[in-house]
Amino acid sequence: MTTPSFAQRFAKLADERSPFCLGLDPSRDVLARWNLPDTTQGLSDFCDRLADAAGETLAVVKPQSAFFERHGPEGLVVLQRVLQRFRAAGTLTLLDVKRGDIGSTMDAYAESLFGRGSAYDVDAATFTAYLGLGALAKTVERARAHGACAFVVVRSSNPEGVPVQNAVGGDGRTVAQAVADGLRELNEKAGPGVLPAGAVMGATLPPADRDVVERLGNALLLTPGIGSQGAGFSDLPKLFSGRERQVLPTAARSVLEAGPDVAALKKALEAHQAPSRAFREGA
Ligand SMILES: O=c1ccn([C@@H]2O[C@H](COP(=O)(O)O)[C@@H](O)[C@H]2O)c(=O)[nH]1
Repeated sequence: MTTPSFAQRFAKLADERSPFCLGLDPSRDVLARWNLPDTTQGLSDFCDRLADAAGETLAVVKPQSAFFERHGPEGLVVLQRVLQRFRAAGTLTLLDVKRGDIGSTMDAYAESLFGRGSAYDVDAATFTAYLGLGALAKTVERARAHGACAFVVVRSSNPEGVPVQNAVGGDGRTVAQAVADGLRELNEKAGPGVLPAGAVMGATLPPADRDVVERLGNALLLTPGIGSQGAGFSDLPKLFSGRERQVLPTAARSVLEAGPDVAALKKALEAHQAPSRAFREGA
């Protein structure tokens, strides 16, 4: 039996639950606001409260690795346990870790992320292509082999990304356009519907970036920037109309600010899941 792809598993969960992807960002600030210590115990309690609030309603969880790495190896042990807890609730795990290096090193990173018995065994992770999309080709292939997805930053949600991502190369394409074309080709190579190469496309981006969205073809689109970075769910159609079923709307702080009360977190989560569902359904 072939392993179902991340895209297939996401489609099912997004229809049954909602396409919303919850960012798990236990920063020093948010731990303090939740009256939790800035320790691995605080980290662990923070994640458990969110897992309690999410129950079996969440399609995708996206821990930001930096906030776990900050606590050293013990923080990564918490991360592994938390990934396992969300997995047990049927939630897909997407590690926001933005790996990017030469091909041989990427192979080692991919080995740590994807596949049974790997250190993290996540369903998806984020990557950057500054060392060339070619250096990520085997990572995408490993993701495909394990029914996972490699989300590569194409246009980030922060304004500082513009000079790099919109720089024009010798062939007249911007860096973002070239990365988008490359991701589409990797997905075409993987066969119809498999889609192991996803794209990070900020929800904060201007309508001019629609061209980049179109170049990505059927790739899944992870869209940070909703909530604390200023974009709203009502901004999604400007960039992504016609591509609704490909979008994973994602936010962290705008949900986390409702904590630490689990009932309040549940409410905040639903306040993000409902418009995500409506967008997916084209409502
Ligand atoms: O372009 C990007 C890529 C990744 N991120 C990450 O997403 C979350 C956003 O958190 P909010 O609290 O919803 O702003 C964070 O972990 C970023 O590192 C991004 O914001 N933009």
